[in-house]
Amino acid sequence: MSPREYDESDARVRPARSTRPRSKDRPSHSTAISALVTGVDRGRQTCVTDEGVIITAMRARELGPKSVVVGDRVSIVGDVTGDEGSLARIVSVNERRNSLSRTVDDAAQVERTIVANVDQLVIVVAALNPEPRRGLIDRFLVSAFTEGITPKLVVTKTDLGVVPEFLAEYAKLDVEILHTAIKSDSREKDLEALHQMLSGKISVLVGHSGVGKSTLINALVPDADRLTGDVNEATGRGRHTSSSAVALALDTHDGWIIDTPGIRAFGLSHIDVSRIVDAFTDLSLVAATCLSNCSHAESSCKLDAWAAPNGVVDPERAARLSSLRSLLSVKDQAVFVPED
Ligand SMILES: Nc1nc2c(ncn2[C@@H]2O[C@H](COP(=O)(O)OP(=O)(O)OP(=O)(O)O)[C@@H](O)[C@H]2O)c(=O)[nH]1
Ligand SMILES: [Zn+2]
Repeated sequence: MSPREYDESDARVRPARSTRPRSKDRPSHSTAISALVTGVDRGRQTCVTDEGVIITAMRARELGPKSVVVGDRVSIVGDVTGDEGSLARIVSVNERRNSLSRTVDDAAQVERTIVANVDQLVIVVAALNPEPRRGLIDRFLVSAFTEGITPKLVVTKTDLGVVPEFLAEYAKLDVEILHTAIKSDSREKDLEALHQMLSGKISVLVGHSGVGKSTLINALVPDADRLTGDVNEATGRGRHTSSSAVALALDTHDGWIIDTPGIRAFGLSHIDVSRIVDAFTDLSLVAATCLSNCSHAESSCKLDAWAAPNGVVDPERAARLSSLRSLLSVKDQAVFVPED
């Protein structure tokens, strides 16, 4: 294309109504610094540089309608001192390697991205009170596998009762499962195991209200001060009313946990079966030999032959396949239930 040819950037230049410089004449921001967005609240982004400087920034006009969410890597210019009252500008947002969204309306037509660039989706369920539900876990797993995010399962309150057997089946999908009882003698040991799971990673924690997510976060990030059911009863203070995500640095400074209050499931505008199968090398190799439109639930599916080589059922493979099919049968459209 010749440089004189009309292109999209010409189309974006506004009519010359003011003396504002045209977008292509703006400085190139060669002095911009890179930072991680850790919080978004009423038009202000909290950003942390690689050196640990905390900067409050607003979106620069040139970003246009592009959203900025927790987990985004951004370039910022202006007052980047991080001094009290200072305000910098976000001039660009790096391409996201993955993202999680929530549905905005009941018809689940509109999705809003709430977090980006995460390594792990940590699904928190309680052994008891509230009882874990397969449907919710499956939905979270589908979100994770679809986005190429590694899912993990943390079972809390194991001091209260026996862990339901079905949870162990998720190991068949290579999901690491950790049992914890932070309110018991095993606290120290459990926290160490959690640290190991979270170290060096950006992890999003999700779970139904009351599973003990805030208790976990407060134990991992001592100054996090997340409201727990305990505090609530003691002080009469309300629960979190905000549903915006926030990233908290682990006390060991080698990872981030992102709390997503008010989010019980992520949006799935549609379930991409192939992306889920692709998360498992062995299964995707077999699935590649299926008919091109195979839903992997039909009788001609090659995965059945794989699970029963020469007609003899391989219990390990059969269990893995059945777990996979359970995910593939999760209905399109996620539920988003705001917490009260
Ligand atoms: N016995 C026992 N109780 C726990 C454990 N972890 C958390 N709890 C209790 O469970 C209740 C709920 O814990 P929270 O941390 O507030 O739960 P949450 O998931 O953050 O709930 P929301 O704030 O509603 O999202 C509190 O009374 C905690 O003390 C545990 O390992 N064992
Ligand atoms: Zn198939």
